[in-house]
Amino acid sequence: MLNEKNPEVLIIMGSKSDWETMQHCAKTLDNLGIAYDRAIASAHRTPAKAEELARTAEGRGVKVIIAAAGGAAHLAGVLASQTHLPILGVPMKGWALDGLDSLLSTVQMPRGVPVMTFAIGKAGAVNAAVAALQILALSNADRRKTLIEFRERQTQEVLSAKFED
Ligand SMILES: Nc1c(C(=O)O)ncn1[C@@H]1O[C@H](COP(=O)(O)O)[C@@H](O)[C@H]1O
Repeated sequence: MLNEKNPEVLIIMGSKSDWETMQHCAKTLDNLGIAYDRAIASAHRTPAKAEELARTAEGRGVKVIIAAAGGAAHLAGVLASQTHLPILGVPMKGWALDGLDSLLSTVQMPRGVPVMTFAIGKAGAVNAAVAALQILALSNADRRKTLIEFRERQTQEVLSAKFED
């Protein structure tokens, strides 16, 4: 749920236009019962705000930052340079190269400053939320239960899928 005061996860998007994709991340966090906050900040357009969000996140109790950007997607890497929290990068499909540009500029970090990078677009947005749960589950038994139940539900959904015709 959106919780600006006590978020465990912070979703940072390079632009409001990324929300169309990242709402799927937020919905997944909702379904998993994880409190999150969201913000728009750009390494290019609002570098001071991006830096401030990254620097203050840990002090606010945030444990995982999910960064979404498209095109010259430098946001996740710049955030990673400013915090010790894990950064999960979601490349946006963008407008020109089907998101390959976003993927490469998110994933190709220099050694020592990782960005854990996900699939382009909606699948990556959802998986970043599930990965955030996996990180939280390492130190929390309730989260681990939620994770196992989520995976079990998913398995049952696939096993019980039927064709309409
Ligand atoms: N890649 C970045 C960064 C950044 O990396 O800091 N800031 C904005 N953007 C991206 O530009 C795209 C187009 O943005 P607009 O729709 O606002 O023109 C978005 O996908 C955004 O993430």
